[in-house]
Amino acid sequence: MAIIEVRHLTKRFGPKVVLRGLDLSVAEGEFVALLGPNGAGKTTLLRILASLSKPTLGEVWIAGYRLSDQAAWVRRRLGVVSHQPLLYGDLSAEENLRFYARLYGLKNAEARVREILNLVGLWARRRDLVRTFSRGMQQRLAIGRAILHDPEVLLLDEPHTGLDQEACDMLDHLLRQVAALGRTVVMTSHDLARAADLASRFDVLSGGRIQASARREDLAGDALLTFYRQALIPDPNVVSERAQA
Ligand SMILES: Nc1ncnc2c1ncn2[C@@H]1O[C@H](COP(=O)(O)OP(=O)(O)OP(=O)(O)O)[C@@H](O)[C@H]1O
Repeated sequence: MAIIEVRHLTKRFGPKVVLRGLDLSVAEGEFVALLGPNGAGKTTLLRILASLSKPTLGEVWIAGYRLSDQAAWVRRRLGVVSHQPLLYGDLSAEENLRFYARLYGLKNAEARVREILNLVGLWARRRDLVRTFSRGMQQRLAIGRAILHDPEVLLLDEPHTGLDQEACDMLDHLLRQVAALGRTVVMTSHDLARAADLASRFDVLSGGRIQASARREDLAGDALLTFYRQALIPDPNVVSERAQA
């Protein structure tokens, strides 16, 4: 079985259907860029995978565990980076990681904290308070926090938002290192150029389903933009709202 398996996932918010019987299968070690227009449901899908939101219908398996009745097992296999970095500004980088290491009950906590600080390029700033960090440094530390317990899957919701060019480049370097460690990554993105540089696979979410999926090797040159545009379908919510008007 794939490391992430999603079958017939539906998510409604009141009358609004955001995900409509979505199927998704991600193999171990893939780096999936989840693309789609604003409001397509990318964050909703990621939140369901992260067990932060419950599906209306459908099932999700992660690393062989079923989310609906084995959520605690699923959480141990996941790292999640959302819009909130989940860091304490009044603690140093090192103290933040130690705190999470205790929360995860890691045995080799000190060695792991050291390893992560080096990986995310913050060893020299380890004793500085997180509130003095730039947004890019905070984002790298947030990723360090998310992978501290060595999860098999890393979920990232628009990790480049609000970062300048240099911070984006440093983030990409870190994400490539994480991927090179064999981790499976699912990242939502609006930035096709960045996604094209990083991901091994591109999935387009539109109309509540994955409309198209392509591997990096199948898209030559600037073919990603054409692939993306062709995969979009009109938002069924907007269509039905117009029909009612
Ligand atoms: N808790 C909620 N209650 C009601 N509606 C919601 C809720 N969460 C999301 N939605 C709606 O679901 C739809 C999908 O939202 P979502 O944030 O998943 O889209 P997205 O693809 O991540 O968009 P963006 O690219 O703008 O971040 C939107 O119309 C949004 O308003």
